[in-house]
Amino acid sequence: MTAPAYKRILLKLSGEALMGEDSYGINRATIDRMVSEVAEVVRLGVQVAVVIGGGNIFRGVAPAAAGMDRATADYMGMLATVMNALALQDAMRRQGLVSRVQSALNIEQVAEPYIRGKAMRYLEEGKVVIFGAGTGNPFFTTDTAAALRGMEMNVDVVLKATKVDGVYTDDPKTNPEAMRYQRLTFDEAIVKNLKVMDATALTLCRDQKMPLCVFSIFKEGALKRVVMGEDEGTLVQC
Ligand SMILES: Nc1ncnc2c1ncn2[C@@H]1O[C@H](COP(=O)(O)OP(=O)(O)O)[C@@H](O)[C@H]1O
Ligand SMILES: O=c1ccn([C@@H]2O[C@H](COP(=O)(O)OP(=O)(O)O)[C@@H](O)[C@H]2O)c(=O)[nH]1
Repeated sequence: MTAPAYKRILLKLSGEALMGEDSYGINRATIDRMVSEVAEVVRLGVQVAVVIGGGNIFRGVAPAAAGMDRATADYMGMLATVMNALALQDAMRRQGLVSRVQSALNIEQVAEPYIRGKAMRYLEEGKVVIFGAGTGNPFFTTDTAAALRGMEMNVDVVLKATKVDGVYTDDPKTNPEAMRYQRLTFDEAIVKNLKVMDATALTLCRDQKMPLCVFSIFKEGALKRVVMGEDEGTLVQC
């Protein structure tokens, strides 16, 4: 059997993807399916860190937050990601995966604080580390948290699991003619404003030469194929 292409990965799971077919919140079947995909790559011996979004519950820039102070709304969004982190940890527990949640905001009764060394240790022990509360700062996104934590954890690649199966020439939801890129450079993604990840996250990955793979969370077995280095999604590199 061939070895995985990556030893340590940072997986960004979109909060919105957790909704599945629902219009809000966490869909049990969807979260269970995502966890079984993660379990598959953990069984391959890959060390997995996860950054989870919060868009299924609250987003600082959503209409529900209209008129609110932006920073306050963003803190609410970060708390939403902590809820998702706990739900994800519980779903992992049900499937026999050992994980730890670390939060960028101090809520010590709920989750341990983010401590880099401890997180690294957990990864070495084969535990999945779930990072909640994004970067801990308003005006950022969980995509940026994924780039940041990915670099701190010295991962081999940041994987963005999202609703589309890669980066397209245009938004595939609104333009049916859009074509998927197999590979792309960060500069192309930024200059062409391809919007699959925010510019802060893309720039951070580019500056630190951290490869990024965008793939669909809804495609069965996609995570494993990405980890095995097969042609899946879009690989963005320098
Ligand atoms: N060039 C593009 N290629 C792929 N997706 C794009 C592009 N431009 C816009 N999108 C949209 O970006 C969305 C994924 O980004 P985002 O909303 O940040 O997802 P997430 O909630 O997973 O963080 C997709 O649903 C897609 O419709
Ligand atoms: O470092 C961060 C990460 C997230 N957020 C807030 O948390 C919300 C949920 O995160 P995100 O939109 O990235 O989740 P996803 O799109 O993955 O569901 C965002 O809208 C922001 O309001 C923030 O303020 N700082």
